[in-house]
Amino acid sequence: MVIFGATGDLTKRLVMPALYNLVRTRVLPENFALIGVGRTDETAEGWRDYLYGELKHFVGNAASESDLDRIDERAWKRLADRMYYVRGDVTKPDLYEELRGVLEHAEAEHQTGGNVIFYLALADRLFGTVVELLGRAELTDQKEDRHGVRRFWRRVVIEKPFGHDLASARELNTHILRTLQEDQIFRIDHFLGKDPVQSIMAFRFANGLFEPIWNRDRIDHVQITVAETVGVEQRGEFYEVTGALRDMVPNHVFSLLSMVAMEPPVGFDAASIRNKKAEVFAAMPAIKPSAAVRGQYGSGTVLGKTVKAYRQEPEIAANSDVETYVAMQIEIDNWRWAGVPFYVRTGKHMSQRKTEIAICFKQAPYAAFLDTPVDTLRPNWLVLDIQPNEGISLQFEVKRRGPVVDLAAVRMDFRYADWFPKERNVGYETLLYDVMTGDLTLFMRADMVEQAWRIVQPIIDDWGAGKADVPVYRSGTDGPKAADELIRRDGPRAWRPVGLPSEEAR
Ligand SMILES: NC(=O)C1=CN([C@@H]2O[C@H](COP(=O)(O)OP(=O)(O)OC[C@H]3O[C@@H](n4cnc5c(N)ncnc54)[C@H](OP(=O)(O)O)[C@@H]3O)[C@@H](O)[C@H]2O)C=CC1
Ligand SMILES: O=C1O[C@H](COP(=O)(O)O)[C@@H](O)[C@H](O)[C@H]1O
Repeated sequence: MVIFGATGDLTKRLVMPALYNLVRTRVLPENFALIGVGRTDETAEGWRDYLYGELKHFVGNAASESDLDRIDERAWKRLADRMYYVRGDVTKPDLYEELRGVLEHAEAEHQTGGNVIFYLALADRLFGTVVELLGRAELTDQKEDRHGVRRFWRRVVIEKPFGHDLASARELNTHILRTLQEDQIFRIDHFLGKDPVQSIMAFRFANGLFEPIWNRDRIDHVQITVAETVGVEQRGEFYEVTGALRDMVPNHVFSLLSMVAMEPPVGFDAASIRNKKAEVFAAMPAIKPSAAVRGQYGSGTVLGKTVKAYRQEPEIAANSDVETYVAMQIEIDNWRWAGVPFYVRTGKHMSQRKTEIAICFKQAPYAAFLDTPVDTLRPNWLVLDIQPNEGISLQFEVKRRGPVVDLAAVRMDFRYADWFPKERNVGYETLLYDVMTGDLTLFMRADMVEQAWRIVQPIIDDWGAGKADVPVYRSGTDGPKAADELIRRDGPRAWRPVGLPSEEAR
C-alpha cells in the first residue's frame, strides 16, 4: 500500500491504527509493505517513530482503560519492518519514477506479488492530478496473463470530498476514468465502515419480521440525525470552503439513507447492492431550497465547556456565512416510499454526539380504550443507534400495572455491547480489508456520487447566492428554530431530542 499524505492527520488518526489492528488480528498476511509519501523531510525510521508515538492516541475503542496505552509490540514490529518513506511532491512526475523503484524493492523483499493499493489521503484538489500521474507512469496498469487471468491488480482509494458540486464531481470522474477502470476505484465513506451501519442490511434482510412493514403503508416518516459536539477544530480552512452540507450530506447522510431505503438486493455481491442503492438516489428529486434549513453555531456551552462562536474560530472569516448545521426534507419517489418524508439533520456543537436513524410508524388507527383519545397514543418508533451507543430499540405502548387502563410507552433494547465483546477498531479496518479483497460493496460508484450531488445542487446554488443571512444557533442546543418549523410543516411531527441520552429520548 502506498499512502499519499503519509504525514497528514487522516493517516495518523485512522489509516495507520486500522492497518495496525489488521496486523494485530493477523487479518493482514505477512507479504505486504507500506510506503508513505509526503513532502516533509523525513526518513523511514522517523516516519515509523512518529506514527508509533501517535498510535496510542488513536488506536481506539480499547476493551478496557488499561488497554488504551498498550500497543502490541510484536504486531507493531511486523508492520514497522515493512514501512518505507518517499519524500516528494505528488504534482511532480519524478516522484512516480522514484516510487516505482521502491515498489519493485518492496515486491522483491516482501513478495507482494505486484498488487498495489494507492491510498489518496490528500486534499481533494490533488486527486485528479495524482491519478493522472500514476497512470502516466504506468503504475495503475494491471497485468493479465495470455488467458486474461489477472496476475496482479492496482487499486486506488479516494477520500472524500469527491468534488464540491455536481459539475466538479462529474469532472473528477471523467478525469480519473481516463486512467482507471471503475472497478479499480474505491471512493471511501468511513460511515460505511461502522458496524451498526453495515448491520442495517442484516437487520432488514435477514429477518422476516420487519420488511413487510418497511414501507409507506406503515411508516409515517423517517428521521436521520448526525449530531456532533465537536466544532470546526483545526480544520477552518477546509470547512470555510466546504460547510456542513457538502461535508456530511451527499456522502455520510445519504449512505445511511440508502441503507434504510434500498430495495432487497438479488444477491449480496457489490453490483447487486450498489445497483439498489443507486436506484434510491435516482428516485430522489433534487431538494428544493424551501425544504432545507441551515444554521451556524454561535457561542455557548457544549458538554459543560464554554465554546466560541464559529466566526471566532481560527481561519474563519469574521463575516463567514458558512453553515455548520443543515436540516432538510427529502422525498423518494418510488412505490415503497412515495409520500413518506425523510427528515435529515446534521450539525456541529450540538448538545450531544448522536447518530441515529429513527423510523416513526403510523399511529394505531383508533383507540379501543375507554377515556384514551386516539391522539394521546404515541407512535411506535424503531431506532437504529449508530453512535456513540450502538444498538436497536423499539418503542411501543403497554398498559401500566394496576386496575385502571393507563397506557405507557416502553422500549425494547438491543445493545451491541451486551451481546458481543468490544473490539479495538477505528472503523477503517473493514474498508481497508475490502479494498485488499477487491470488494466494492461499501464504496460509492461514479453514478452514485453524481446522483448525490444532483440532489443537493439546488441548495448549494441557493445558499451560494448569499441571498439571506445564516441563522445562528447557540452552541450546545439542537440547532436553529427554523429546523423545528421545517418538520412541523406537513403534520404534527417533531424532531427527536438530541440532548437526552438515547436511553431517555422518546
Ligand atoms: N483527517 C480526518 O479525520 C479526515 C480526513 N479526510 C480526508 O482525507 C484527506 C486528507 O486529510 P488530512 O489528513 O486531514 O489532511 P492533512 O492536511 O492533515 O494532510 C495532508 C497530507 O497531504 C500531503 N501533501 C499535501 N500536498 C502534497 C504534495 N503536493 N505532495 C505530497 N504530499 C502532499 C501532506 O504532506 P506534508 O505535510 O508532508 O506536506 C500531508 O501528509 C482529505 O481529502 C480529507 O478530506 C476524510 C475523513 C476524515
Ligand atoms: O467526514 C467527516 O466526518 C466527521 C464525523 O465522523 P465521525 O465518525 O467522527 O462521526 C465530521 O466531524 C467531519 O467534519 C467530516 O469531515
